[in-house]
Amino acid sequence: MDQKTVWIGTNWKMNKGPAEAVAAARALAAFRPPEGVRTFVNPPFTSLKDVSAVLQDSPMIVGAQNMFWEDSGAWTGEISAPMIAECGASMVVIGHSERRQHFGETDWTVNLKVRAALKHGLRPLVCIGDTLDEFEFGVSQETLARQAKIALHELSQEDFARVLIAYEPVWAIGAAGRPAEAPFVSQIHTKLRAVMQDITGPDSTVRIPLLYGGSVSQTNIRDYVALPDVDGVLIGRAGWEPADFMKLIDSVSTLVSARVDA
Ligand SMILES: O=C(COP(=O)(O)O)[C@@H](O)CO
Repeated sequence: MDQKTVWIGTNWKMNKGPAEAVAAARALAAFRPPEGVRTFVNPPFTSLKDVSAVLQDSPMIVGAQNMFWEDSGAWTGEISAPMIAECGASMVVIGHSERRQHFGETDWTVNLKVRAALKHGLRPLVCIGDTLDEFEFGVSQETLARQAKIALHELSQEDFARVLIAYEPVWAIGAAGRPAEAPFVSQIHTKLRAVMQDITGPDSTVRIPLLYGGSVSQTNIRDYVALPDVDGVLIGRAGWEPADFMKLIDSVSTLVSARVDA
C-alpha cells in the first residue's frame, strides 16, 4: 500500500435492515471510484452476506463492524472472523469508540480481535480515539499511541501490511460531535505516523494507512484528504445515503489525482 492510495468508507452502524441495505448496495454496485481511491462499506451483520453478494464484482470492499476473537463456541450473540469471511466480507472494523464506550471493549480485546481477523484473512480497520476529557487535558497523543501499540502488539510485517488505522476523536463523532480542525488532525496524524514507524520497526517499509473519522461531510472532506499524513476518511452519517457517499468520493478526485501524479 503506497501513500498515494486514499481510502474512503462508510460505516452504516445500526442502520438499514436487509432490504434497505441491499437497495443501497445495488445503488453503489456500478460506481467506479476515481483512480487512487479504494472504497468500502460496513453494513450491519444482518445484511453482510447479501451486500457482499451484490458488491462482489464491484471495487467496493465490504467489511463488518465488529467481530469476536474466538472462531466458534459458546459465545452467545457473537460473530467470528470465519463467519464474516464466509459471508464474503474482507474487512472488519475493530475497536470503534462506540464499542469501547458502550460494550466494554478494551485495548486488550482489540488486540485479540485484530490478531484473529488477520488469521482469517480479514483486513482489520482499527479505530483509535481520544475522549473529550483526554483532549482537554492534552493527553490525546499518549492515548492514541497506547491504543495503537496495544492493538498492533505482536503482529508480523505481513500483518502490518494489511492493517488500517482510523483516528476518530470521540468528541467529533455523531450529531453532537464537532469535526476536528484540519490543522489539529494534521498534527495528530504526523505524530501517529512516527508511532506507526516505531511499531513496525525502524527498518520496516510498511506504511499503515491512517484515516480520519468524525463528522466528515461534504463541507470538510477535502480539508482532511488534502493533508499529507491523512490516507483517507471513515464517514458515518454523511455517507449513509448512497448518492451522498458517491458524491463525497467524487469530490476528492482532483486531490487524489494530484497525489497519483506527484
Ligand atoms: O463513527 C464514525 C463517525 O460518524 P459520523 O456520523 O461521521 O460522525 C465513523 O466510524 C464512521 O461511522
